[in-house]
Amino acid sequence: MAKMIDVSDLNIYYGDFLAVADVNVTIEPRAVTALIGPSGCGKSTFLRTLNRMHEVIPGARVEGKVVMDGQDLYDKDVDPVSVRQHIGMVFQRPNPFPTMSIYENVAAGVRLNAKRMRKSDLDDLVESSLRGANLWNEVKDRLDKPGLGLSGGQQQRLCIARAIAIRPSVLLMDEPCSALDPISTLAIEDLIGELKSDYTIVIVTHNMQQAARVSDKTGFFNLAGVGKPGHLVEIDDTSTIFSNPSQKATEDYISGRFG
Ligand SMILES: Nc1ncnc2c1ncn2[C@@H]1O[C@H](COP(=O)(O)OP(=O)(O)OP(=O)(O)O)[C@@H](O)[C@H]1O
Repeated sequence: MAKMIDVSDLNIYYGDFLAVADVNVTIEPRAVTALIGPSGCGKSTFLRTLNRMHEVIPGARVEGKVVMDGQDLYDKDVDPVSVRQHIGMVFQRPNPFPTMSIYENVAAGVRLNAKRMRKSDLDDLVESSLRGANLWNEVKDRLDKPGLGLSGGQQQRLCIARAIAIRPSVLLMDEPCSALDPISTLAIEDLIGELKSDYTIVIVTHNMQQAARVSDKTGFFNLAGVGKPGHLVEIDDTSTIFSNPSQKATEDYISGRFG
């Protein structure tokens, strides 16, 4: 299920503005890759190029390749909607569909993809997705209640359940804990640790302790100056990045000397 992603010579633009330049990286399957770096260096922008969410912004475009399973996701005959089915995303703020019940939130992705399913199969899928997101026990008696009635941490796990219900290969997470309290953050971090046996996970985080706790690989993005494009300085095993990075800029950042 989990897939490797190969990015080569990727330049990412907003109109004429080159926001991120020349990214070359291989994202390993069944592992958590954390992206860290100072504000504005393009972590979120890069993340959104991996499932073609970047181009929903008018004028936004990329040059280069993002290859999964031998297929360049930017080939002209590739449908971006199907890319997003294979590469799911969880955002900074939990965003359950406001008018839907807990059950309907999890089922929504399958319904949007117009897959017809027997009710009993859908029930099983909702249950397994909620179990996968470590939320089942907390919500199994109130599946018909609004998703918005859950706590922030539960809502974020509901969004993870919604994302995994469509059986993606890759999960992208853009600061998934930044709106959560420490207990909910720990719950999500534990969940990330469990999910990585089935998924390729890429997480943007501002929290370096979190990157150190949850990830196998860490990539450091930086910015040469205001108005300059962000770039990937280095990516390596998380333990190496935090103990013995090869670039001085990385060492300065992780030791808090800037950023
Ligand atoms: N919708 C947009 N239109 C134009 N420029 C944008 C847009 N979104 C981001 N940018 C620019 O792209 C660059 C990278 O921004 P991005 O949000 O990806 O950085 P980041 O590293 O994720 O920052 P942060 O850690 O603060 O979230 C910045 O210069 C930002 O101003």
